[in-house]
Amino acid sequence: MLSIAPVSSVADPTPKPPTAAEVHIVGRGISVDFAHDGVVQRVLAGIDITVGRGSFVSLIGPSGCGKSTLLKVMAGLLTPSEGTISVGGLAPGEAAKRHMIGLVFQEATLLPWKTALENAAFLLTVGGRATPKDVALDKAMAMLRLVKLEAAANKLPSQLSGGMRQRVAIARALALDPEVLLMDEPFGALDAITREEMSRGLLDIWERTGKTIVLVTHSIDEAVFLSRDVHVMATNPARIIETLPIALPAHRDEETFDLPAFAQAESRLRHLLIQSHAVQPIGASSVGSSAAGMQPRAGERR
Ligand SMILES: Nc1ncnc2c1ncn2[C@@H]1O[C@H](COP(=O)(O)OP(=O)(O)OP(=O)(O)O)[C@@H](O)[C@H]1O
Repeated sequence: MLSIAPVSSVADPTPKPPTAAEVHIVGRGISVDFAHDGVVQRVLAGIDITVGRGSFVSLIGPSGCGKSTLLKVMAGLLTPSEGTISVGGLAPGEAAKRHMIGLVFQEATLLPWKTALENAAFLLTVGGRATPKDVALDKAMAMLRLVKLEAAANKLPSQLSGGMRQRVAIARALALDPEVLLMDEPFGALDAITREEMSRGLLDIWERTGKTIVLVTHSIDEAVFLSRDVHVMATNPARIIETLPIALPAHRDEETFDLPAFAQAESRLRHLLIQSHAVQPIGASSVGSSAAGMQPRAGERR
């Protein structure tokens, strides 16, 4: 069994690529319906997904197909209408309560009046399991170091670039020392080069900490470079049409982009994506009716 490195060990200079021997996230037959103006729309249909502990997987598919919805199910923010999901053997809501899940979204959503350090410490200082402030700030500083942002610890979000703000958001999620990091297009708003730098930084963090990472991305390059498996989704309703294992060396760096295997994986993924765009909807997406307005039947938590 792969043990999760404690916060104090993140400075280990020898990266150890994690293995995916143990199952960490298991979803079976996950469907999600949303109700809108009396019509029920099935957004996810019977999704089966398995993510190994310490693995790095991506979800990719047409815009609006349901990638974020699946991530919300994994995060415990949304209860599926049908099917089961567990994270580390627990219901995701329970796993989230126990700080086992960290979330990073496309927008960093930092508190503008708090410094980078205070923002990174924020989640540790709220809720039922609040950490004493000095301990929280120490942990947050260690995470800012990990994302190479310690020099900006005392800056306000308005004094940081988009990439730096996103690094604070990653540090904030990591400060909880979650087992699982769920990331929804975290680099979507950044320029290509910053995006590549952030990707390499994320891989470094993954290698050092052994977290299980699930990434939603629209970028073929990013999915191939970062992932061990890429789940390709089709739309209306969303289902996984293929899981593509990425046959690249465990340790990846700039030179990985030049490998023939990289180009092959990229080409295969591009073809799968074209296929996923062409997949016909399963019948009508409306599977019933409801008197409710725009609300998830599945019981969305915010
Ligand atoms: N709370 C909600 N109520 C009703 N419909 C919703 C809700 N959340 C998402 N949807 C619908 O579910 C579908 C999937 O949305 P989702 O955000 O999961 O897609 P996505 O693949 O992440 O999209 P993108 O790639 O554009 O970010 C869309 O049709 C969206 O309109």
